[in-house]
Amino acid sequence: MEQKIPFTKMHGLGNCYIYLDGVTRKLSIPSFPELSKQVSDPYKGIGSDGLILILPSEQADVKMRIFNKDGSEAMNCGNGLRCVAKYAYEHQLVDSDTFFIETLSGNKQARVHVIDGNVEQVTVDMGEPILERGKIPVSGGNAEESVIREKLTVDDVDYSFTAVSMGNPHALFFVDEVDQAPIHRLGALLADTHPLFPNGVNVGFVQKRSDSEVNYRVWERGSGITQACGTGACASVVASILEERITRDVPVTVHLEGGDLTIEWRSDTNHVMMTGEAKTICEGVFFTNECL
Ligand SMILES: N[C@@H](CCC[C@H](N)C(=O)O)C(=O)O
Repeated sequence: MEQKIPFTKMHGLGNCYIYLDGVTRKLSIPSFPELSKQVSDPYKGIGSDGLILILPSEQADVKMRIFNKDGSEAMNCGNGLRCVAKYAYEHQLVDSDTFFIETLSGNKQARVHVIDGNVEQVTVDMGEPILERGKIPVSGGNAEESVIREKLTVDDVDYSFTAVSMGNPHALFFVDEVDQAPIHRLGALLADTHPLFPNGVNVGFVQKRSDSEVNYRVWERGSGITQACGTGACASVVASILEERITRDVPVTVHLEGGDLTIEWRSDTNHVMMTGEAKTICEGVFFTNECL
């Protein structure tokens, strides 16, 4: 049966999602994975990297659920968290500039930076990175050890990667120049079906520019190449520190295709802090396909 669903389209550095407000209205949708595929389609839908639900929470102020373009559900989304924070604050779903957002990977504290009544920047405490092989997960090896500079050979070419989970899994490859990185080759091969990554992986390429700056490009699990990935930006800084390319406790500017994020992995808390923009693109009503 066709439904008419009010939506807001938002982006963080060009990583755009269709946001549904399930706090102020009830969402009676039989399949969110199917809806995510429909809205993400740029020709028969709206066009996006996926679907994000803003829901009531029993343990935090609001709850976020994120579905990739292919309908798969992810445990976390950095750009999504900043946009949910902006939406929640501007629609008075919360009554303070600092509040908690529940995700499938735990509660994250968000703080909105308000200028002239608008939320221009958002800082999110992304929590501790997960570094144990078995928890990321990466198959083989010792499940309790970290995965740093691990060798991987693809079609007779040797690569090395470091793996980090920010609630969702990331493999980081360091390159001299991100624009020359084998993003299509390794992204398509590793992201969704490679046996080394039983839950799939977000495939990132990192180029060090200075002691406080990196370039980062990503092929996301479930969505392909996107202009930015917040959890990936966090993982790129953690991996840079694990590989001893940059030092800890320095705010690092991560240059993504769609703009910049500031990321800091703090040694006092072991938490990763992310600061960056969140933008509203448009609002509207989506007419679902009948198969939903
Ligand atoms: N773009 C997101 C991450 C979205 C989920 C990811 N594709 C996954 O499947 O883990 C971000 O900003 O973090």
